[in-house]
Amino acid sequence: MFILASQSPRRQELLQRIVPAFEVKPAKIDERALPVLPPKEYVQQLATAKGEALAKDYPDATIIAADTMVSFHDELLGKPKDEADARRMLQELSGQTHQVYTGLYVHLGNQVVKTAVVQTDVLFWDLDEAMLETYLETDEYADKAGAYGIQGDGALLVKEIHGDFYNVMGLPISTLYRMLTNEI
Ligand SMILES: Cc1cn([C@H]2C[C@H](O)[C@@H](COP(=O)(O)OP(=O)(O)OP(=O)(O)O)O2)c(=O)[nH]c1=O
Repeated sequence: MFILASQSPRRQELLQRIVPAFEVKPAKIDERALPVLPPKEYVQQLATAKGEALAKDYPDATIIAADTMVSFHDELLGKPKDEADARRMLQELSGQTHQVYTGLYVHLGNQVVKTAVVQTDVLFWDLDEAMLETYLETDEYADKAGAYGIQGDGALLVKEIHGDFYNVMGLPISTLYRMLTNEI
């Protein structure tokens, strides 16, 4: 049995491209209970916490968990608290390159676990006030790390990326595929 330990509709959409059938069981963890670490370690810690929360109850299942964070000058940008927080984040990211990290945790059953962190560098256009306000009106920012969704209207903010596009969406499926087929 495959389990996706995520409530993210984007992760469900992306996983369907490589795993035809799976169950969705969001992991209930208190992210605030975990120490803040440097970005790569932090997303790995969160993905692992989500996956382990499910592995206890489903020891024989293949469990997939992930966590995505935006990092800018080593500041972690998670989901914005509100519109003002989203505006602050996007103003910070305007005209600059930031990193998007997704931590992966794969429990292959019988305590066999694989982990990985995938990084994508994203360069934003210079965002003028009109562009910012237009984007914020979409409310797309609300459940997205870094207050933007590259797969949606957020595409208009992005000038260049270097790395996996799907990693920015929240599930680097080319890496995950190779973890599941034992290529890595
Ligand atoms: C940067 C970026 C993030 N995101 C999303 C991916 C994740 O769903 C979300 C980061 O929050 P996460 O805490 O990684 O995930 P989640 O809370 O959505 O779901 P779960 O913890 O149950 O797995 O931001 C996009 O959809 N597009 C983007 O461009």
